[in-house]
Amino acid sequence: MPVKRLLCIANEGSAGVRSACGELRGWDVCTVDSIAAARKVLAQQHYPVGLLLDGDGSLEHDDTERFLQQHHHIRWIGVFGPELLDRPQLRRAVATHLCDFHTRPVDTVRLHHALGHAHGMAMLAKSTPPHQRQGGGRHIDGQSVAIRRLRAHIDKIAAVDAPVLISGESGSGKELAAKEIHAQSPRVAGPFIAINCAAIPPSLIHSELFGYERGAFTGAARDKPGLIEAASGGSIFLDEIGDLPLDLQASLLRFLQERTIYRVGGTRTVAVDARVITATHVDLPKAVADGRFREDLYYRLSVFPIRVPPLRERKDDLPLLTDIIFSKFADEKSPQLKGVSKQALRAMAQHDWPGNIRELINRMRRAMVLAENRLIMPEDLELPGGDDAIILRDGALDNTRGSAERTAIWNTLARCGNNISQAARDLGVSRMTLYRLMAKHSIAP
Ligand SMILES: Nc1ncnc2c1ncn2[C@@H]1O[C@H](COP(=O)(O)OP(=O)(O)OP(=O)(O)O)[C@@H](O)[C@H]1O
Repeated sequence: MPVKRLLCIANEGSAGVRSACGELRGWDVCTVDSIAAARKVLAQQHYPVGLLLDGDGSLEHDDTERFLQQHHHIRWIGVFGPELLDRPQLRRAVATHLCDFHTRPVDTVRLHHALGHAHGMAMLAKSTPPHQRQGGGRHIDGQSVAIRRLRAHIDKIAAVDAPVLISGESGSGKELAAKEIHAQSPRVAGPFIAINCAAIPPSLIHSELFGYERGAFTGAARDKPGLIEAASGGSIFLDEIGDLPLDLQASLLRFLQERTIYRVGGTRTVAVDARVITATHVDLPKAVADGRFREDLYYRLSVFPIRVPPLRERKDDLPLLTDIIFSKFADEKSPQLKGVSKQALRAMAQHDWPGNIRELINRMRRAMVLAENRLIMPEDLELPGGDDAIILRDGALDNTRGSAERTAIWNTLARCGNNISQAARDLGVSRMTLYRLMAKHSIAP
């Protein structure tokens, strides 16, 4: 029979409560005497069930409530003196965070039954087949060999509580892969917090990630936990990790080593139990060689490196993904549109998809709104013909030139995430020229 693990928090005044609980036979119990000690234990080890023995009403303290909020994936059961339940804040905390509570004198049979039940429910949630958890769906669609391999890889590493580094081109599905890792992991009931390191100004990123203490800077009127703390009990996804400033790389490394953080302006450490998943579309070993990324952090983060393949390496999935996108955005399409033509599917198979799935979604959505026939044609997707031979007719050279120009602009915009300055630079034209060409080809900014 597997060992049932229980974390018991027994505060100073709880000796009477503790003795009233009887012997917990069949349980592997870890007993700590404070919330701070419990935080340390949980930073190292997962417990499915928690028992709070409260002799003096410490559950009323804000720190305890915050702790229970952060560790909501644990099934908590409380034991109190009956007089404590007259206190409104404690009643609220019990109702919000506990799955059961008992008052003295304790009915030990009932308490042991409740603990066993809580453990059973926790195991049930954990052993539910991964694809049936969280709304029943997997995040990553596709049946190609590359995607099946990726999913099998994710299933294996999801169960292990170590950092993961996801690499892949822009728009290939790195964030989706991170969500899938979280969804398949024992942390599924905890939060999944995603943050794009490149999108937050360097002046804010420290306090966003690590939080701050009251008075840390002008305007810091009260303590604020950061995103890493908010991910406690779950996973934090740091996208574009290559853009993390060097001083924060040091703080992140400290967190990975010690499982504790310092808030900005804080002098005490805060223990945090969050799995770190990172992603990058840049070559991190090169960033390490150039001195832009700490080598020690790179090795810490890449315990499990995984690569999301670009769409061009899994073109077998195009018909399925196209179907999924067609159904998903069906509300936006014109009523006469019934599907995607064979020519369009052929054209898609010939395209290289530099913007990956994001580009596919953008092209499909646009085609679904603008197509004038019953089926989406290659030109609706702004893709060249999809035929093997190009038949030259009157004015064909002009048409071909125009079509190539339109495709180049479209591809570049997709690759640059619609950043006009970047796209103009890549195409070797001025921003004004790019705007003019976009107007000529009816490409919306
Ligand atoms: N296999 C897939 N099945 C269905 N949708 C997908 C798949 N892969 C990616 N997507 C969708 O494509 C879009 C881009 O995916 P995502 O944001 O995960 O890419 P990314 O690699 O993190 O991009 P970036 O590098 O720009 O952050 C999202 O809308 C996502 O839902």
